[in-house]
Amino acid sequence: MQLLDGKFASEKIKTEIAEEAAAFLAQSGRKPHLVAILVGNDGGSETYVASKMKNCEKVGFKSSLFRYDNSVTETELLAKIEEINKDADVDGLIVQLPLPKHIDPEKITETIDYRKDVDGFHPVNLGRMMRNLPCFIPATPYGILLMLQAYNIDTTGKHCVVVGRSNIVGSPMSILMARNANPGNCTVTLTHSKTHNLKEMVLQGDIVVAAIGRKNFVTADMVKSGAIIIDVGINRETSTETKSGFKLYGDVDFENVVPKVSWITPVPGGVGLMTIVGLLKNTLASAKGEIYS
Ligand SMILES: NC(=O)C1=CN([C@@H]2O[C@H](COP(=O)(O)OP(=O)(O)OC[C@H]3O[C@@H](n4cnc5c(N)ncnc54)[C@H](OP(=O)(O)O)[C@@H]3O)[C@@H](O)[C@H]2O)C=CC1
Ligand SMILES: Nc1nc(=O)c2c([nH]1)NC[C@@H]1CN(c3ccc(C(=O)N[C@@H](CCC(=O)O)C(=O)O)cc3)C=[N+]21
Repeated sequence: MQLLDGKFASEKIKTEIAEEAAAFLAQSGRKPHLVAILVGNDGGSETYVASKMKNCEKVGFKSSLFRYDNSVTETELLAKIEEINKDADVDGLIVQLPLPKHIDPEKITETIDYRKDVDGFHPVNLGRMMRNLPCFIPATPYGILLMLQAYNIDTTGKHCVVVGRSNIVGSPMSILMARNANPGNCTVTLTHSKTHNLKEMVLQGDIVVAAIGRKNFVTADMVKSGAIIIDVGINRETSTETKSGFKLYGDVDFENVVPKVSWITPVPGGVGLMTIVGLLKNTLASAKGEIYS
């Protein structure tokens, strides 16, 4: 078994991003600028947004955070998005999910200018991705592709089984792995909670992407010998063992799956770190006008 180490891969790519950001600053007199909107005080969301902001500073980007409490109205949020859309100093805008129930995530997503949608959730970006056109690729699937690339893993011709069909992870991942590109060129099976014989499906995967949101969901008896395992899950449990008071678990029963597989991403230290790199890459590409000029 070999580890797909998110720390190693992300640090290497961040060094490249920092160099490009410095060149962009020298040439344009400004830094790539990412804006995040955070509603409420969910512990996980706080951590991820803080990490996104910290990583922006690390690679020489400007970052701004707008915080609202749970009582914010949809109208207020939409007005803020419109304001940021118009701000020529902003290259990327993300609204951290999940949002409180009284706010429609579809409306939020569609109001973000697709040219600043570095999360890649806007229908224009998803549609362009389907057609293999330049677009912002959703950060987590993008991060997974970057991870496979960093380890020179050839995915061509392999059977990729994705578990979970969310808009932000499973669905875009299935499209990307089926595209005529490398990483890509896979035969893809997309599975979800209504799938019959899930175990038999997952057993066929040369590559398994687990994005369910349940600790230890993918067990050793479900994976083919020598498979490549991408564990997207982040399941937080309170713990007395750690300083932070909680512990993270993936969707894969890591300990028991490890002996059977060729490559596997750990949690923490895997896909999560690559997601941030995906977001930084999209923000830089936006600043440079590489996707939409
Ligand atoms: N590392 C990272 O950067 C990121 C990690 N995550 C983590 O990844 C996990 C998944 O996130 P996300 O995609 O947003 O989750 P969602 O809750 O949106 O989607 C979960 C998917 O899993 C499917 N599912 C649930 N139960 C089963 C089951 N018993 N059998 C088969 N499929 C099932 C659901 O099926 P159905 O559609 O039928 O309901 C759904 O498609 C979470 O732990 C999340 O925290 C998410 C984003 C980024
Ligand atoms: N608009 C939007 N865009 C997102 O990209 C988005 C979102 N909403 N909502 C929630 C999910 C989740 N997500 C993660 C990002 C980083 C880590 C990450 O850095 N994880 C570290 C550890 C973090 C920790 O210690 O808690 C790791 O896995 O090693 C995890 C998860 C982005 N998401």
